[in-house]
Amino acid sequence: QLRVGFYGSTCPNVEPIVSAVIREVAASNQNIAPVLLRLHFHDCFVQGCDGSILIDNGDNAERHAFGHQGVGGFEVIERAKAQVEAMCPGVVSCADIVALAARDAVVLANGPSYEVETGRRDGVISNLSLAENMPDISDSIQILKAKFFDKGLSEKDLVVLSAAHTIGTTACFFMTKRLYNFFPGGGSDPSINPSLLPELMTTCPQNGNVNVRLPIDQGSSDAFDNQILQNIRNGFAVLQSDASLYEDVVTRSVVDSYFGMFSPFLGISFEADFANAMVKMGRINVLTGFQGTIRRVCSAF
Ligand code: HEM
Ligand SMILES: [Ca+2]
Ligand SMILES: [Ca+2]
Repeated sequence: QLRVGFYGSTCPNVEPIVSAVIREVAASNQNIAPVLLRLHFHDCFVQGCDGSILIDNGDNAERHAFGHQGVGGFEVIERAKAQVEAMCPGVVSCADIVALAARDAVVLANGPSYEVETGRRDGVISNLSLAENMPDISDSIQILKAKFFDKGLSEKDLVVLSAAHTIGTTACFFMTKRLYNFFPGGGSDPSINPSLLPELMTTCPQNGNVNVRLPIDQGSSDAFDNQILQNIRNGFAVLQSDASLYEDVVTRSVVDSYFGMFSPFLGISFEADFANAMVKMGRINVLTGFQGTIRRVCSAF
């Protein structure tokens, strides 16, 4: 079973070691926090939180799947793993390092800290086709809900975890359909606020460079805050999947719950809910006990 402090006696310094590596990398790479947070999500949603996305064994490796487009941070995990191995060889799983790194990333962006359960084991399968069911930006809200339900996550988890988009950037690659080809005949998504649309079109012109990046949380992409939820309410969502959270009565009411007149008095806090949802996501289909293995190098079985 997963538990906080699983390595308490076998590798007591694992958490400070991982945190130190993340901080060191962050000193020269400002984008690393969102990248590491996203990596944990993409690991957990395919074959569970088992480090499957880290395997790099050829063209058919899971990490090359279309649904993992833009995912990174592999070198950072490998670097942390090498330092952990030097201290406690063969003890700590790569899957746990990914989970710890995601928490450290949230903290770096001034988000909530939370205790990470550990004890995950590393998976022994990596296959491109297994990532076919990753949530996609053009999925309808019904499909997004179904994909989260399938992992034991609720509508509230869908909203709160999507709000991880409070930090980070997207490539124009993910914007072109929403901006220029939303309808069969072309055109842009009418749910985009008219005062945001020109700016998005300028950054991501039609037939322009799809690798150009733009902030996902307009005006607050470096800070871990609830601005992303405010933006979703106001038609300032950048990603189509975020915008669609406001189309469904249930997910819309979750978004709105953070802005109700009495929300502060009811103790409704996005930060606290996010921390809880991350713990929940970190439990998806985990391997424990004698299942799976502990890899020596995260990219290889
Ligand atoms: C609901 C389904 C989701 C969809 C369709 C989705 C889609 C995307 C897309 C298309 C990007 C831009 C990637 C790029 O261009 O590099 C992105 C970025 C990001 N996503 Fe999600 N996402 C979803 C849920 C989540 C969840 C649950 C988390 C974490 C808990 C997350 C964390 C992030 C972060 C932090 C970034 C910024 C990455 C960076 O700056 O490099 N996303 N997401
Ligand atoms: Ca996985
Ligand atoms: Ca933000």
